[in-house]
Amino acid sequence: MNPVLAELHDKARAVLDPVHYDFFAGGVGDEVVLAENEAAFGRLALLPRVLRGKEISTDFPLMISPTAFHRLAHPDGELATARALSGTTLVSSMASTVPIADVVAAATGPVWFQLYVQPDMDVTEVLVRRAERAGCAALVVTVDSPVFGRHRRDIAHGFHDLPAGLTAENMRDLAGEALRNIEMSTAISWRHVDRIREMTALPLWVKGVLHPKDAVIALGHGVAGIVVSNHGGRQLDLVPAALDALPAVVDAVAGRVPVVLDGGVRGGGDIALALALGASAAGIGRPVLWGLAADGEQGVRRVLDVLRDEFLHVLALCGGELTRDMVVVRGVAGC
Ligand SMILES: Cc1cc2nc3c(=O)[nH]c(=O)nc-3n(C[C@H](O)[C@H](O)[C@H](O)COP(=O)(O)O)c2cc1C
Ligand SMILES: O=C(O)C(=O)c1ccccc1
Repeated sequence: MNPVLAELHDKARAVLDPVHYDFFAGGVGDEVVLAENEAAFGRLALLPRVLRGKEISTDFPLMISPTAFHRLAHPDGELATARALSGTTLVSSMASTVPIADVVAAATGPVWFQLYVQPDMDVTEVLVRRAERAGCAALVVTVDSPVFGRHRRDIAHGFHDLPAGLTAENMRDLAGEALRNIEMSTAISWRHVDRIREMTALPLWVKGVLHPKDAVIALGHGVAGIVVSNHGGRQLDLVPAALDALPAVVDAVAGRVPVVLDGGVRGGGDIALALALGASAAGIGRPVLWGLAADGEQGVRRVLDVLRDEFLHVLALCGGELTRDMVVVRGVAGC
């Protein structure tokens, strides 16, 4: 792990209420997948190309994955995150503790809106309109959550509600109710994705695809992109590391839409490995929460700066290109 990220994580752990720290840090079940997401990067190595003699692009292929409840990490919450972007895309969670319009107004980079399809499609439509009106540039429908994950740390602490004074602000005044709970439902299907696509011109991504067949189905429903993700090890504790699921999805998609990878990205080298395996960009969840808890807007900015700097350095060392033939399994001779 990048040492600055490790330092910010340590500081976050020290300053956060242990209940809130565990909400952010924890995974589902035995937390096998939580650990695997990070470990998967350590099993791979890169074979750099040499003497390529070209300018290195300065594009930074990183986005901030949606995470709930930033005001549990810092009083400024999502406003601090949004102010720190300086060009990086923020996928703002439907479960933000600041209304999406205020997130976009504070943002120094593009903001996309993540949502869980609500079984009452009138509620879903109001959320889509809020995202449009706020100025979000895309919608990201999270598809890996037909039910809530069972997070043992939260259960042990009895943590299931936001403390007094904090609210999932986007859930206010929806279809006749002052405040709604976010619902998850096993009844959600591709038909709901179609409905959303019909109701808005915003590009529609799906997040939480692991099976290559689902990636192909998603293409048939007109998605603009796919996030390969296991929700940071917070949904099904039987799935592979997100990185290990990436190549098959990339092959199935065959360049038709961008594929983003999140889960376990903890350094610039991890971003490089994801790109070499065919991702267009990587996403980070927890590192942003650690930066936010440790030092608010400044902490998030440090996370983004250190990852940008490290990624561009790795890219230069690799000759400015990252392709799958450059990835080998560590500890195995290629013969
Ligand atoms: C505390 C926490 C809250 C999250 N909330 C959401 C959410 O509201 N919507 C969503 O699609 N994913 C959510 N995720 C999953 C992240 O978008 C992302 O997939 C994951 O954090 C990536 O793994 P990483 O934390 O190892 O970088 C959450 C993750 C965490 C850790
Ligand atoms: O904790 C999560 O992973 C998550 O996705 C979520 C969703 C809704 C409310 C709070 C958290």
